[in-house]
Amino acid sequence: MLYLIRYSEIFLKSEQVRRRWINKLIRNIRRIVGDCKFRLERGRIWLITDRNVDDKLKKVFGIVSFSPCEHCKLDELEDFVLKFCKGKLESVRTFAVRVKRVGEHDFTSQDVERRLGALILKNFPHLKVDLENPEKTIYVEIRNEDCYVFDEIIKGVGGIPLGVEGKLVSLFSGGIDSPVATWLMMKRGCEVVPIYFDIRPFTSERAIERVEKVAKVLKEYDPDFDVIVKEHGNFLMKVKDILKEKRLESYTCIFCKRRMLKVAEEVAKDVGAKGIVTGDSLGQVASQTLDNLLVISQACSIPIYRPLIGFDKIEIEEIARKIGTFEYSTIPADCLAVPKRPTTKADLEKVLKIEEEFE
Ligand SMILES: Nc1ncnc2c1ncn2[C@@H]1O[C@H](COP(=O)(O)OP(=O)(O)OP(=O)(O)O)[C@@H](O)[C@H]1O
Repeated sequence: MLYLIRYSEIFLKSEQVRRRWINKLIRNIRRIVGDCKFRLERGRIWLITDRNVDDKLKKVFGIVSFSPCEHCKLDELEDFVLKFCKGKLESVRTFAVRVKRVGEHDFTSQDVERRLGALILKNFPHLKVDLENPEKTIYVEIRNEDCYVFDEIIKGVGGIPLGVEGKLVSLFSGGIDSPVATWLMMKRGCEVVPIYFDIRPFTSERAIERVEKVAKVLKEYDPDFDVIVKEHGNFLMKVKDILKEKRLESYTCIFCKRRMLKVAEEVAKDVGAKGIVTGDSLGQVASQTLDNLLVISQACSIPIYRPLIGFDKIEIEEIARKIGTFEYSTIPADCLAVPKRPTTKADLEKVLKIEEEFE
């Protein structure tokens, strides 16, 4: 099969950056699609494969849209288009022909549209032309002496090629939010290393099942998406004891999140990542207030990226459904360490003092 692949944003870049991004995009397509061949032309990538890879191409960041297409030479275009239309136009009532052209020719794109339109009308007399809202559009791209014919423009995931912006780590719980946050940063060109903090016995075995299933979905977008698991239950157990003694149980989530960030910063150093992604959304749960986020954020010295900070829950769920994580993210896996009344106004000085003792 032959695919015409369209990408965006890349053409806004300088020649050097463009070359790097296209190379990355091609490498990423190969990693996801498997064995295939490429041909490059300005603004276009042609992919040649022996099978249908529609579902795989929908998982490649940087692809805006793609079309399975068929190739012919310019001098055989008319016969070829008629053959192409067989089986496609019988059940519709209106159609249009859209032609794009690159190269030196003694005709315009509109000339070809009119000629092919008339030919189709002659061969399918039940049809009417509708340029505004056709039931079927036949597309032709003429590139010098080569023509590409297709009738589908399939939407890609968009974004920019994974990896062109470097690496991040993410606090990846497997819940609804952090996988969406992680996916959004992947979409903007970041390779993301997910870290899951295993909080057993404060959660069930299902939490592990949940994170594994959700990670498997994101692995379809990046075959190297492998979760690093960090033991966190012992820390939580100790911190809960200390906080109970000090009657500061309401601070549990603050200490928990600060510790996660500190560990994530160490992992980031090890893997060469330049920041940490989290799924925080302002005001969503009691711990996600501006006061708390201020105190939590000061646990590490590298940037924290919170792409969902201004999103509503409904908007986040919509993305989770679209990318395929929602079904698994909703596997119940509550954290039993969360206090009855978590603080909404954490005090940094208090936190630092207790952390010092704790160390
Ligand atoms: N067990 C965990 N492992 C890794 N990261 C975690 C874990 N628990 C929480 N986080 C990180 O902390 C953020 C805030 O967590 P919190 O539990 O307050 O919110 P949440 O709405 O339940 O988030 P999520 O839906 O991502 O689980 C999460 O989005 C995630 O980035």
